Amino acid sequence: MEHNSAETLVQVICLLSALATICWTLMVVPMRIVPQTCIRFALANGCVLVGMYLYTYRTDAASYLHWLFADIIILCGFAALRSGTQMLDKLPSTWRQNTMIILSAATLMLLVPPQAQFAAYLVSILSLAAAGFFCGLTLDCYRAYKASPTSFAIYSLVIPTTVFGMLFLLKGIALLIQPDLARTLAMLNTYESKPVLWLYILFILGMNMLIMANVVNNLMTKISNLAHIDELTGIWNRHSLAEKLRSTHQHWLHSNSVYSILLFDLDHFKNINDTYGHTVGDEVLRQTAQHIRASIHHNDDVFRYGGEEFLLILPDTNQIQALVVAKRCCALFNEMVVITHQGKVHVTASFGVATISKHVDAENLLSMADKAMYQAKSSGRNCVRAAP
Ligand SMILES: Nc1nc2c(ncn2[C@@H]2O[C@H](COP(=O)(O)OP(=O)(O)OP(=O)(O)O)[C@@H](O)[C@H]2O)c(=O)[nH]1
Repeated sequence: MEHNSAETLVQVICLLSALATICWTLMVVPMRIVPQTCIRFALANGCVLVGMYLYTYRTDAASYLHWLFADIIILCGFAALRSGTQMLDKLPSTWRQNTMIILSAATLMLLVPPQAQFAAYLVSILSLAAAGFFCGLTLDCYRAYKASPTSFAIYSLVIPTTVFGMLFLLKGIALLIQPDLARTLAMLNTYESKPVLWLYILFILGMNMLIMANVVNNLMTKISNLAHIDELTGIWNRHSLAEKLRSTHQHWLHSNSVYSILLFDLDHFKNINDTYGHTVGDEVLRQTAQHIRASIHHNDDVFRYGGEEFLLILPDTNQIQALVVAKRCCALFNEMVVITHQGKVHVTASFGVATISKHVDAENLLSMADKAMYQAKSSGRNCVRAAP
């Protein structure tokens, strides 16, 4: 190392990557928090640590270990970072693209001897490959954000990945055009390289913090889903029904915009369980929920109310409109065939509709819909009845 302060900064980078590797590893064992994802983030930091450590041993002599291997291991770290993010945000893996970037970089690096004399060229290849990873990461985060627009954590990653992608790109191009910049941009042991080293420190700190925010956000969503989503059918559960009904009722009180609820119960469901078994019964419930969810308006919500009972909340919907929805759903059951491992199963349902009006509270509305639904049952099932 030529200058002590540059050496200290490289040591800080190594220390930060080591700490981050330990933290992410602790998330895998013993905490087991999204382990497949966290192991990739641990690997990403570990690779940066090894790469940076090898950089510190660079001398004027040619060394494949301290140049080529160190650079490739850092690129593998970026690939692991991208793969972890894709896994966390449930995006398709781009391992082929990642492998292509690494192999192309390695091939280009092999064209010159691995030594300081060719630092501008070697670091330029490394930077352009890194830019490829960060541009890909930006696209991944943007896609994840589009799929879940309320997730601020994902969006917050788009900005730093874009910035780092651009910086790596500019560095790569600058070194190709102006090899004289190597002392500042490519050699990490010179006084002139200090700003670049500070940027690396910011990069490691910033990326780890934002990814941690993303993981925490992901966990919070999972916990919230466990509390609000019915495990069997994947639709809202009764707990979230209470919350949604309360907020819809408040909206009605403030805006006077009427809402309706639609309660339906599968007909003779016990026969399905008795004939085909509970597994088929569960499959019927699952597919029923999916069909109904796919057929309703985006403003409406469907909840599992009880065993084979479901409830729809229809905001801004009067009784006439609610009856139309109920009849459409009833017809959907008549057309619907549930395909199970025991063969095709046909199921119908009985519907009760209730619409909010003055002097009716949310509790009363539920019992009105319940009564209307039982009227539908006693009228022969597979039909719709509205509360008066
Ligand atoms: N497979 C399965 N069955 C369930 C679940 N929850 C409730 N059930 C069954 O649903 C059946 C409901 O039966 P009943 O209340 O007699 O009603 P039904 O047979 O649908 O008859 P009607 O409602 O009068 O048309 C029972 O056999 C419950 O065991 C579930 O999560 N999975």
